[in-house]
Formats: sequence, C-alpha cells, structure tokens
Amino acid sequence: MKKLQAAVVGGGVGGLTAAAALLRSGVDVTVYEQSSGFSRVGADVNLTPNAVKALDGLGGGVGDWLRAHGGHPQFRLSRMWDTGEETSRVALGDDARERYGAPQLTVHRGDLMSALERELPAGVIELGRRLDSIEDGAEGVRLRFADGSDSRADVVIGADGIHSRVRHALFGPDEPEFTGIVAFRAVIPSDAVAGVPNADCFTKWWGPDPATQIVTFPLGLDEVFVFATVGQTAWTEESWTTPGSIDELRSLYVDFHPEARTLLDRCDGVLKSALYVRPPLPAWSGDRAVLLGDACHPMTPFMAQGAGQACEDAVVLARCLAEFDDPSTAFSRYEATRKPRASRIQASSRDNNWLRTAGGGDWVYGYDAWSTSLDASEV
Ligand SMILES: Cc1cc2nc3c(=O)[nH]c(=O)nc-3n(C[C@H](O)[C@H](O)[C@H](O)COP(=O)(O)OP(=O)(O)OC[C@H]3O[C@@H](n4cnc5c(N)ncnc54)[C@H](O)[C@@H]3O)c2cc1C
Repeated sequence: MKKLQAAVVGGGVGGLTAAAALLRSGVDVTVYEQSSGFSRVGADVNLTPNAVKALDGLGGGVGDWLRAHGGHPQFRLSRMWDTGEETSRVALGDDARERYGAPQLTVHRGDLMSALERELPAGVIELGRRLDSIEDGAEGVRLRFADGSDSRADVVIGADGIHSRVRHALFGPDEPEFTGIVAFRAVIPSDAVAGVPNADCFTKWWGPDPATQIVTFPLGLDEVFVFATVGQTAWTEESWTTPGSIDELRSLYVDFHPEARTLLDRCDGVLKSALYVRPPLPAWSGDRAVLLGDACHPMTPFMAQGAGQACEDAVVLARCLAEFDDPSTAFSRYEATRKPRASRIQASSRDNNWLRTAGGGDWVYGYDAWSTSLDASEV
C-alpha cells in the first residue's frame, strides 16, 4: 500500500516531534519551516512528566538525552512575593518519577530542538519554506509558499504556532489577543548563582496581582532560568529574541523578597516579549488538514505546559494516523482524545493566576492535573 504523505508546516517543538512520531508510524513526512535555520534563543522548556513520556514514545534517543542533559528540579515551591512564605512544596525528582512514571525535566529550548532534529533523517526538514496557503484538490492538498513555490501532500499538519496559516486556511482569519502581560526571560550560568537558596528548585513567587510573578528553575545542567511577568500595556512586541532592559527588570520587582531579587541581580541580560493568546477553537481539523500545539490551543506560560501539550498532540496524532486508513477518521479520534485535556490546560493557563490572587488557593488544578500521564489507552 502507498505510504501516506504528510506535510508538517512548522519546525518548532510540536512539528519536529510530530515528524519523528509520524516517521515511526510509517508515514512519509516533510517539514516546511519558514526560518532559514535553528538558533539557540534564550528560552526554557519545562517538561512535566506527561511531556517526557510523550517524547519517550518516539522511541529514539530523545528520552535518554533529556534524562542525561535536562535539569532535574528537586521541589516545586510556591512562595509569597513579600514575606517569602512558602505556601506549598511538592517533591519532584524520584517522587515524580515514581508517581507519574517519568521525571519532570527542564531544558533549553534550542537544545531540545537539536535533540529532536537528530531523530530525523537528512532531507526531512526544508528550511526557508514559509507557507502562504493550502488548497484541497483531487490529488490531495497543494501547499503554496511565500516564495512562489508549491508542493503536494495527502495531509497537512499545521504545527505553525500561534499565527498559524493552516488555522487561517481552515477556519478563516482571526488574530491573537494581547493579554496585557509582558514576560522577561533570562538564562544565568549556574556558577553565577552558587549558594543562592533554592536555585535547584522550580520556584514560583506569587506577586501582588495576577499578572506579576517570578518563576525560576535549573535549566539543563549548567544554567538557571528566570521568567518574570508583569502587566504592561505599552509594550506589545512578541519576540523570542528582543532584548529588554535589565534595569527595568530589577526595578519592577524591587519590593519582592530578597531571595527572589538575588536571582534578578545575577542576570546580566534579559529578553522581553508580550504574551498573546487566542480563545479555544471548536474544531481542530478539516478533511485533510489538522492543527496541533499553539496552532490550535495557544496558552499563556502560567502552566508551563504549551510545549508539553504540543508534544502530546504530536504523538497522539501520529498514533491515530497509523491506526486509521482514513485521515478524517484519524483526525476525529485525535481531537476526541486530545481536546478535553488540552482545552482544560489552556483554560487553566488563563485562569490560574487570577484565581490564585482572588483567593482560589494554590495552583488551581494542582500538580496531579498538571502532570496527568499520557496513557496509551487515551488513543
Ligand atoms: C515566554 C514563554 C515561556 C514558555 N515556557 C514554557 C514551558 O516552560 N513549558 C512549556 O511546555 N511551554 C512553554 N511555553 C509555551 C511554548 O513555547 C509553546 O506552547 C510551544 O512553543 C508551542 O510549540 P509549537 O510547535 O506548537 O509552536 P512554535 O514553537 O511556535 O513553532 C511554530 C513553528 O512554525 C514556524 N512557522 C510559523 N508560521 C509558518 C509558516 N507560515 N510557514 C512555515 N513555518 C511557519 C515557526 O517559525 C516555528 O518554528 C512558553 C511560551 C512562552 C511565550
């Protein structure tokens, strides 16, 4: 039987995971990525056990690589911004491994991308291919690119992020909404934080209002990641690479507990980006095209689950395409499997901080829901 030919649009975490999973399922894959190359931009990925299990499901070397090179935070701490009071402490490390069947790991996004790229044979990723539109025809789907070129596939997988062209083709134009919140991101060499209390933990400092918080955790083996958010409507630029001001970062959190400020003091550079979201989509697919990751459920970083959800989507979608000959049946099964969980986490990423400061308690859905396992029976 002729192999199914899938075009994956977008070579981010979700697209590369999908490509690796589809190849294992016997699908022919080409990834079309708009950038001309991958670079190690200053950003984190926190992989909760469910995401680690999804990546283990690729069966290649990614799981082993993650365990050897990822950061292993020992505890997840919630602390109050002013008093420093610890409002919760959850053991990660061996406890998470025993409880959920996989550890929680933290890696630099660029390093995870490189590990995923190593899973793919040469030629699978085509760089510099920016999708413009897709058209359904008798011979499958025709993909048209911004440079005037085109190609064909049996199915199109839109892993092209929050500004997805595939989503646009399926459901018409709509624009992401600015949350009114900006995020600062900094990566500090571990040597520079030697002796700082809890630098080896995943620590969330709840701020005085829903938008304001600081999160810190070890990133891989040699770095510590600092992620700080604040309400700010004047800055609307969305970027992984635009520098922010270190003085602004320090001044915004000047009233935070000294232990939180210590890490800010050790940063010598910072990136700044506005955070955008979209409301939930009622459907994620058409007859021959389907969405995954941020293309269908972009979320705020407050649950640290966006990349993890993209990995889960990718693995489940590949299993469904392997199981059902008819792509639209596979897409329906994929949606039925993934939508309840991804939608709940998307909603939670929006509400979590708001409910916390409105007196809703610590972490609205708690760690169990945060780390629900990716069960094979879900497919
Ligand atoms: C500040 C911040 C911190 C975060 N921290 C975490 C975290 O700790 N843990 C976590 O799980 N998630 C986190 N997230 C969320 C996470 O980054 C996203 O959910 C995740 O990147 C989504 O992956 P994706 O593959 O769906 O999309 P993306 O990573 O956005 O990848 C989309 C890809 O598609 C390409 N593309 C776009 N348009 C086209 C086109 N027309 N043609 C071809 N290619 C195209 C892009 O160049 C890109 O490579 C964070 C997000 C932010 C903003």
